[in-house]
Amino acid sequence: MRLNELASTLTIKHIIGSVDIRVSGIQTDSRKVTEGDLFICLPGHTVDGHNYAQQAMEKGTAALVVDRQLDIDLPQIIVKDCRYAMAVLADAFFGSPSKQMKVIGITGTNGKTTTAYLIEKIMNDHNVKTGLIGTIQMRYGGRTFPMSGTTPEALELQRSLHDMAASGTRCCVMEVSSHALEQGRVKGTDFRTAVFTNLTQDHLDYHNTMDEYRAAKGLFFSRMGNAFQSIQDKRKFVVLNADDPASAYFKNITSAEVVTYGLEEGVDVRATEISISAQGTDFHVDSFKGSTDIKLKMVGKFNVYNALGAITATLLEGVPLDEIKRSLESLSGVDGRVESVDAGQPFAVIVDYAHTPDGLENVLKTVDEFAVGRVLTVFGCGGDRDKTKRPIMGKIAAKYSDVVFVTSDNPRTEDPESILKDIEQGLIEDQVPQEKYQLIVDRRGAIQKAIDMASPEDVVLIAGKGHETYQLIGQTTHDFDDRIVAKEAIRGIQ
Ligand SMILES: CC(=O)N[C@H]1[C@@H](OP(=O)(O)OP(=O)(O)OC[C@H]2O[C@@H](n3ccc(=O)[nH]c3=O)[C@H](O)[C@@H]2O)O[C@H](CO)[C@@H](O)[C@@H]1O[C@H](C)C(=O)N[C@@H](C)C(=O)N[C@H](CCC(=O)O)C(=O)O
Ligand SMILES: Nc1ncnc2c1ncn2[C@@H]1O[C@H](COP(=O)(O)OP(=O)(O)OP(=O)(O)O)[C@@H](O)[C@H]1O
Ligand SMILES: N[C@H](CCC[C@H](N)C(=O)O)C(=O)O
Ligand SMILES: [Mg+2]
Repeated sequence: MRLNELASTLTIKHIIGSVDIRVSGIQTDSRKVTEGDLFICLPGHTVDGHNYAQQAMEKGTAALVVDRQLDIDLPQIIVKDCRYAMAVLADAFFGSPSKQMKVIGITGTNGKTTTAYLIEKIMNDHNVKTGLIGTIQMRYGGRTFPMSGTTPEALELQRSLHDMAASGTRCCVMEVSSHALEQGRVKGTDFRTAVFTNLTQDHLDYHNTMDEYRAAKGLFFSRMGNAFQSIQDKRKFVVLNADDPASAYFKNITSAEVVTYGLEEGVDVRATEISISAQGTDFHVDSFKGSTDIKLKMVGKFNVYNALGAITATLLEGVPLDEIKRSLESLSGVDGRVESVDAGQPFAVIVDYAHTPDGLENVLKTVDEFAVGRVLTVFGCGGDRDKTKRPIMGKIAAKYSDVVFVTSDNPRTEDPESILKDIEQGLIEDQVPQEKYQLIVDRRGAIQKAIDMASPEDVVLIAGKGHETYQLIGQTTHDFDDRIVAKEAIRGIQ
């Protein structure tokens, strides 16, 4: 693409040198630059991309996007905000792919991945080729790609949406994290629908306060507009969980059409008669497109909320309720979400991705409902992440479990032992007796201990890592999969 054509999409800019050249691609990481690329210098949280412009030039970059003139002999486009420019340029370079598909985004502290999987399943069953972008993977057209986070940077995102559209994908369901919203990763993406799951404590290392965290999530809804579009296909929807207090705030800051779901009266899509067993969750749903009974194979009241979010978003795409029911009932579950590990042992072992106070409380309440024997919980908290959630999660684990094994969950660059101590602080504050918990830094050792201690009819809950297949210690990524480690531990006692 010609750079002058690309640059014309930026309203305010100052150009140094000639941009009447061709650029073969766009990069924000100097290490990935190839001959003829446009290099956008992003001011990062740890380093400044402007410091890598020289390296990018050595690798053959054709021109730079910068927020100040650099002493480098290359054409430069000077903009006020490089991140904003990146979103605009990526959208233009890849041919506005989000406009060629229905993009359904999901934000919220918990339930994004699960809700995304449900929507993907319903839409694909309805014969609308649907792609998925989220924590576990990106997939479309029968292909899967690994993800390093939940929501890609604007550049990667537009590239992926372009590839999806080119492969015939007509709908994309994606998770939108609060980091992504705050960093403008989804700017330039034209969303059809924005779904909200819930807002509870997480990421306070990054957002500082719950108000700031809510404001970051709010960016998703405030950018949705166009409610009075006369063409049905171009309308925009905001789907809110009316049982979460943050929804009242989001409702006020959007100009898109608001559609609500929840368990209380007065919502557009409502679940009643919820019944939960170890085999699944049944409920009745009343919606603006009829009523039905649904039998989910997934357990937990929280999954009723995830199902309601998915039902609402897909009803808005015109999928009939009886088709939605069939799709939801045929899905056995999502990788690493309340996933049973069965190696022939006489007790239950469940691996779950709960890594926030609310997530942990929800999964433990569910486990408590169907556990006949004791509940033994293995969990930890991530390093270089919200420290304030650690003692809270300690308290929750002790409240709902008979025995707690506090262990490591991606300590990253922090001292693993001190993370365990932060969690223990909550146990001490709640005067949890010492015989009720153990601190075991080595996660494999903690899982083994819990399994050694389990008696028939007990439940061992291993929380926090779910689908993850690694343990991040320092800068090193070690192979680690709770499901495999649990099976090995079970075999060890057989
Ligand atoms: C806090 C945060 O979100 N950081 C993200 C951010 O990093 P950063 O601002 O520190 O970037 P940086 O390393 O300072 O680099 C600045 C610029 O210099 C460039 N650079 C750097 C080095 C070099 O040699 N050459 C070069 O060009 C980089 O490519 C970048 O463009 O931009 C990077 C590039 O896009 C991201 O990889 C990085 O995510 C880090 C890995 C991360 O851990 N993010 C997590 C917290 C996150 O975003 N998580 C959410 C999910 C949370 C949830 O679902 O609960 C997510 O959306 O994934
Ligand atoms: N609607 C919900 N409300 C509360 N907790 C939930 C809900 N859905 C799932 N959970 C719990 O949170 C965990 C993570 O669920 P899921 O992966 O769907 O959330 P997520 O929002 O995608 O998380 P992440 O921010 O890490 O991407 C689950 O394993 C479960 O314990
Ligand atoms: N997407 C979340 C997941 C956390 C999962 C937990 N296993 C951890 O590493 O803290 C994050 O990156 O904060
Ligand atoms: Mg997720």
